Amino acid sequence: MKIIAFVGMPASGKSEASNIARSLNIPVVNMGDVVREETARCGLPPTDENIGGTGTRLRREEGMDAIARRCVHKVHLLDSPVIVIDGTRNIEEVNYFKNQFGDDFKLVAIDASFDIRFERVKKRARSDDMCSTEELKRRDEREKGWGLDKAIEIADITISNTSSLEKFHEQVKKLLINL
Ligand SMILES: Nc1ncnc2c1ncn2[C@@H]1O[C@H](COP(=O)(O)OP(=O)(O)OP(=O)(O)O)[C@@H](O)[C@H]1O
Repeated sequence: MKIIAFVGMPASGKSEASNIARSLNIPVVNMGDVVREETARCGLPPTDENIGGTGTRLRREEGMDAIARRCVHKVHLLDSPVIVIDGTRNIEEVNYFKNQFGDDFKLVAIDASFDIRFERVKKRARSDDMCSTEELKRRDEREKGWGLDKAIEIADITISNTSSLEKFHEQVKKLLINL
């Protein structure tokens, strides 16, 4: 079983990469879903505040790899030669996955410049999206504060997502098929 986790700065293309995996029938374990399920288990409505608060509480009470541990449990329930984990944000999570899966775990960084990411954010217009370069900088800094840049640094493979969406799909498909 091969486990792939995508990491990258905000709007670098991680969700896009996970969707490509889904289109190839590769199961995707979403770390955000794990937090949403935990929020529901505590009987809390799924508001942004409750989901964010649950994630913070889990990491505070159980350690920075709290969500990674729940993901590994889900991975073991799946029967597939390749599984993607979506939403890794810190080095402790990466280290936990490396310990659990050894050489079967591959960390894939998706790289795109600040300006390219900002252009894509403007087009994406998701409800939590940043409207100015200052906001994207703040989001970048917040995620770096969680250790995202250190996780990116130790990736096994880096994919550059700086040209067309078609080219990116091609690169990700090639990587997933080769694994
Ligand atoms: N090569 C590309 N060309 C054009 N648009 C792209 C390309 N790659 C990604 N996009 C678009 O850019 C936006 C950001 O990508 P995506 O949502 O996958 O980023 P993400 O890394 O998951 O972001 P976040 O960390 O903020 O959730 C999306 O609307 C996506 O469709």
